[in-house]
Amino acid sequence: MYAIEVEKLTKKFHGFVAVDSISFSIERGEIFGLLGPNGAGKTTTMSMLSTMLKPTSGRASVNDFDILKSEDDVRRSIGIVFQDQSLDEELTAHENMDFHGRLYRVPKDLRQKKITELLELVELEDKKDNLVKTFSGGMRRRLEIARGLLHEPEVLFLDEPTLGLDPQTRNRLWQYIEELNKEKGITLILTTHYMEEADRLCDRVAIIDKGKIIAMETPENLKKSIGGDVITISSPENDDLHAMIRLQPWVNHADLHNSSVTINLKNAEQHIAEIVTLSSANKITINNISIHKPTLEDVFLHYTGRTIREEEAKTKDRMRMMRRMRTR
Ligand SMILES: Nc1ncnc2c1ncn2[C@@H]1O[C@H](COP(=O)(O)OP(=O)(O)OP(=O)(O)O)[C@@H](O)[C@H]1O
Repeated sequence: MYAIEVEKLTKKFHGFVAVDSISFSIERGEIFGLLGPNGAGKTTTMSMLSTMLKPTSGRASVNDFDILKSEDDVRRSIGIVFQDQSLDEELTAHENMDFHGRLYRVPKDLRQKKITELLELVELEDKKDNLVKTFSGGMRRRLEIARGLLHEPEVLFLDEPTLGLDPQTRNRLWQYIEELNKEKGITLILTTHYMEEADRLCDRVAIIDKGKIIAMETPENLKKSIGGDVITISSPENDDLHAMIRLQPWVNHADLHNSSVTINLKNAEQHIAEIVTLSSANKITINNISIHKPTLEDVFLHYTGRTIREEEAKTKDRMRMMRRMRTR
């Protein structure tokens, strides 16, 4: 039985197609990731599935409830942790939890028990009487996740759960997410533009670009699908380098993007010396050269010819952090 079923779901904003006829199903207990660059349509998809936004066309069900016909049932059966935090700054962690529990009519006894259990899970029990405005970004995210679980949802939606967090806090949050999934069997659907996050957490990943799903598989199979090794070279003469490399018979695929050339090939080690010799003979300077096994970034590049714009992501992180600082 599926936790989520989506069929040709589409969202247009004044004629602009933000989500373009996507279809997928998520098994109960699965961690499913929507991976893509900014503006790919991830949040719009999550907003439709959580009934915050009406689709233009297509259909979807969550926990067997139709998102258009049974909005209230869908909402009761899901937890949501979205990008822009919605905690009340002037309340304590406990008060924020309690307020949410009342909203969802969780009976008092159960509510107190669950609040303690969940605050312990996210290691905030000793901070329960502190005002949220004194919390760090990581603490807020953990509290939001605990709050999203208070009414015991079967499916939890996490929109960019670790955006703007430092690597250590991000790692800890990944552990919470994994524990939640294993211990409580909760189905998780998350969006991210962090490759590492999708790779580490997700049972399956849908790579989404310009509103369309361009690949959907386990991270392992996605990486296997492009096969071989990847060599990345940066050079001031990238165009010439790309033109030269792509003609070599041992090259499966070569992409020119931003400041580097990425080559997909078999047995990369055997061709490094040849690349250096060829470059030198053609007066092409090599600033940097590296070999690695394919990552999800390479998968995205393979299917779209572009990288997921990490720089853009970083800019967005900074904007969010600034906004968060302003609202404190
Ligand atoms: N309310 C809206 N009105 C008009 N356009 C919108 C609206 N919401 C989203 N869009 C556009 O739809 C596209 C998809 O946006 P969406 O937020 O779903 O992307 P995303 O993949 O979640 O990226 P991000 O990480 O930046 O949120 C973008 O081009 C965005 O500008």
